[in-house]
Amino acid sequence: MAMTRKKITVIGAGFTGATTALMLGQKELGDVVLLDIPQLENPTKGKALDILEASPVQGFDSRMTGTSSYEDAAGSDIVIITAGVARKPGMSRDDLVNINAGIVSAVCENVKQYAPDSTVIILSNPVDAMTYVAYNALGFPKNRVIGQSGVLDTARYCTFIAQELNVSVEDVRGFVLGGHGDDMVPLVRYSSVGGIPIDTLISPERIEAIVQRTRVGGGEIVNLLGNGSAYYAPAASLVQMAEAILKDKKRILPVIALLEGEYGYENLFMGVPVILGGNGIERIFELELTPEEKAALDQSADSVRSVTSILKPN
Ligand SMILES: NC(=O)c1ccc[n+]([C@@H]2O[C@H](COP(=O)([O-])OP(=O)(O)OC[C@H]3O[C@@H](n4cnc5c(N)ncnc54)[C@H](O)[C@@H]3O)[C@@H](O)[C@H]2O)c1
Ligand SMILES: O=C(O)C[C@H](O)C(=O)O
Repeated sequence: MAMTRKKITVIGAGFTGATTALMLGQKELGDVVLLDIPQLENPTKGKALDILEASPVQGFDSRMTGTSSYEDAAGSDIVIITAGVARKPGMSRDDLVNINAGIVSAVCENVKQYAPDSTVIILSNPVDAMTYVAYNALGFPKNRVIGQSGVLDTARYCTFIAQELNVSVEDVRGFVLGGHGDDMVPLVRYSSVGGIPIDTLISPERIEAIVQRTRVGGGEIVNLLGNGSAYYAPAASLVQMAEAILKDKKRILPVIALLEGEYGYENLFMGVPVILGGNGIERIFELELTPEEKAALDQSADSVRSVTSILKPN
């Protein structure tokens, strides 16, 4: 029986978009359409062709198309939105809210028209608010509109834990909940290495330092790069989410989901652990939180609400 080839469109062919296209190809998750604005059509075609020409060397058979035409996105199984402006040193992600809201809603009008059955993953910042913008513009069911933050934030957290204990990153488990801002909530109580809770291995002071470094992990990279933000780990995070959906893996990952009562929040897009599979967000897990953890999550939710409220009609 012939297998149907999967199709993934990546909108925004900048640092994160192009890196995501390469990684999607390397994992042979499907054929990739890389799309940017008409003024950048040639560079976008050039990036796609360059990635395609890596495929004989690395031995992957994904097709790569560079374009500025949404017709090429027709029939996509997954659409990944990286279109927008990245912050520079001295800026917060929230400073991008107005400019990126316009870009994300315009992009989503096209996605709605050309890829109405797709599952959409949003990366553009401030990503909790941009997922809300996308949900409104797309009109898709909530299980098919998913924001990326928690996979990346958790990856940073797990990196720092592995470095602290000098153990394999493969044995570290953790969770970061909440908004993708400096008050995100790494859940120490749910973090372990090889099944051993980290608070039995690392001092409270060192744990606090790891938590704090995680919270400002995006800013650490922005300051080092000087002119843009992280893209390797963000791209890897997008690819893990796309793989979970395309292969119906039912991974348990923290992603930005629409909360309708979960954790006591109504009508709020924010990072929570979910089952990610063929139907997108298949279930939201409500973890039991201590009063301190819930207070920290409330503070993060307040930050998300305040940036999102800038966008809400009065
Ligand atoms: N959620 C996260 O964890 C996370 C991680 C990394 C980056 N980001 C965000 O992702 C976004 C992209 O980051 P980047 O480093 O790739 O930036 P970049 O500047 O390298 O690329 C952005 C691309 O979007 C394109 N674009 C702009 N408007 C468009 C439109 N209307 N249609 C199609 N394409 C359009 C630009 O031409 C550019 O090529 C930023 O907002 C950044 O803050 C979020
Ligand atoms: O920090 C940024 O502006 C980009 C991204 O959200 C990140 O966390 O790396």
